[in-house]
This record gives sequence, structure tokens and C-alpha cells, in this order.
Amino acid sequence: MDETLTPTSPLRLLINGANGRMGQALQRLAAEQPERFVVIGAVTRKVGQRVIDGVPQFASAELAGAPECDVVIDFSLPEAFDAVLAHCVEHGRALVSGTTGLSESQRVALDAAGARIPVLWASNFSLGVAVLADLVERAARSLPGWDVDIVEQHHVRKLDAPSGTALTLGDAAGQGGAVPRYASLRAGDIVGEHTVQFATFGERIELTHRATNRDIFARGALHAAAWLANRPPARYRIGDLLG
Ligand SMILES: NC(=O)C1=CN([C@@H]2O[C@H](COP(=O)(O)OP(=O)(O)OC[C@H]3O[C@@H](n4cnc5c(N)ncnc54)[C@H](OP(=O)(O)O)[C@@H]3O)[C@@H](O)[C@H]2O)C=CC1
Ligand SMILES: O=C(O)C1=N[C@H](C(=O)O)C[C@H](O)C1
Repeated sequence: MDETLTPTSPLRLLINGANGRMGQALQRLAAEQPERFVVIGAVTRKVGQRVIDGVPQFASAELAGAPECDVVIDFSLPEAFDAVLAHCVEHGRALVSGTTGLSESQRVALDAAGARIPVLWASNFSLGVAVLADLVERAARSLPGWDVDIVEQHHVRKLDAPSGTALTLGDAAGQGGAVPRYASLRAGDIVGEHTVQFATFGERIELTHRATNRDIFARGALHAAAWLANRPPARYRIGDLLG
């Protein structure tokens, strides 16, 4: 029988931070593709608010009681991260996380979890930023001695600064030998803008990514979940997903 014709069940997702901006976008986009995804649980501190039809809700404090799923998707805050990571490790569940502002010890725990579960964390799930990071590394390598500055702009409700993406772009510049500086602006409803500026006497290069809709991040995370399900335990990165 042609395996491409074998019907497959939709991927069962548990969403952590379900009432947040990203949590809501994830549930809406998953519901638009019922043949690919089913949200079997929304984990939230606010059970009963912004209920999405047919999605069972679970209190954040009772994460342990959440049902069996294929992948947990977490877009929350550092305060909520330890519990969701521990839950995934304890129950052997694959984890996709985009939560930024993690501490050094949380990053160490994330890396260590890769020995037990498939886990993919990324500061930015857009294709454009993945390409930008590559361009930044190449530019930094080609422009030794230039000043490298990263300017990020986000909506006023964003709590962490510099953004996770800015730090990722800074790491890319660092791979190319630069020592970047950061500037952060919080204004209005800006979804996310990152400029990496390379400057020297008499000339300047600016590489900019502008996100105009956070659905790009949610789509990327759903794509990552489908990719991660059933992979062996490891600490995966966005580059693994993109090839
Ligand atoms: N990697 C990427 O591509 C992207 C990453 N992000 C990151 O994702 C995260 C979420 O962003 P966004 O959705 O805009 O933020 P929101 O503030 O809208 O949502 C965060 C949610 O996390 C949950 N939460 C917060 N504190 C706690 C806590 N102490 N215990 C349990 N749950 C908690 C809440 O869910 P509830 O209300 O349901 O309880 C809250 O609504 C941020 O770290 C942001 O930087 C954002 C966009 C893209
Ligand atoms: O909080 C946000 O909104 C975003 N956070 C991520 C980050 O910290 O880089 C990704 C994106 O820029 C939106």
C-alpha cells in the first residue's frame, strides 16, 4: 500500500500560556487545520476566560493532570517555564518552546532535558529571522573592526529586554567575531523589529527584519511541533528544522 495514502491522526497538542497572545494565535491556527492538529488541552492560570470551542482547559498549577499529548507547545514567561519543562521531562513529552527571557540556569536545564526528551527552543520561529542570523554572521566575519549594534523594537507589553531574537542575532554576530551592543525600544503594538547595524568611518550597513503579524511565529511553532513529534530525545535547534 502507498504509505502517502495512509490517513494519519492529527497531532495532539497541549498549549502552555493559552490565554496569552501567542497561546491564542496557536489555538486559532491549529483549529484552522483540524486534519493536522488538535489542541487537547489549554494550560492557563485563568480557566474559563477566552474559552475556545471544544478545548479543555487545565489550571497552570495542575499541569500534572494534563492529558496525554504528542507535543507540548509553550509560549509563556520564565516564571512558568520550569514547571512545563519538568512536566515534559517527567512524562516523556516532546516540547516546543518560544519563551524568551530565560535565565542561565533555565537554559542549562533546557539543554539537559535534551538527554530525556525531544526539545526545540527558539527565540524566533520566523523563517526570515533564521536567514537574517545567517547574514549577520557572514557580515560580521567580512567586516572585522566595524561597530555592530542591534536595535530591537516591540510592543509595550513585552517584559524582557533585549529580546530573545536580539540575543540570538548577537550570538550570530559573535560567531563572526564581533562584540555587539544592544538597544531596546518598547512602543505601541509593534510586533517585533530587529536591525543589526554594521558601521565604520564613511559607511554603514543595516540589516532589518520586521514582523507585522505574530501568526508567523505561531505557524513556525506548529510546523516545529509536527517536525519534532516522534523524534528521538535531543536538544534541537531551528536550524535542524530548516535543514
Ligand atoms: N520564539 C518566538 O518566535 C516568539 C516568542 N515570544 C515569547 O513568547 C512568550 C509569550 O509571549 P506573549 O504570548 O506575547 O505573552 P503574553 O504575556 O501575552 O502571554 C504569556 C502567558 O504566559 C502565561 N503565564 C505568565 N506568567 C505565568 C505564570 N507565572 N505561571 C503560569 N503561566 C504564566 C500566561 O498564560 P495564561 O494567561 O493563559 O495563564 C500568559 O498569558 C514571551 O516570552 C515572548 O517573548 C513571543 C512571540 C514569538
Ligand atoms: O515578545 C514578543 O512579542 C516577541 N518575542 C520574541 C523575542 O523576544 O525575540 C520574538 C518576537 O520578536 C516577538
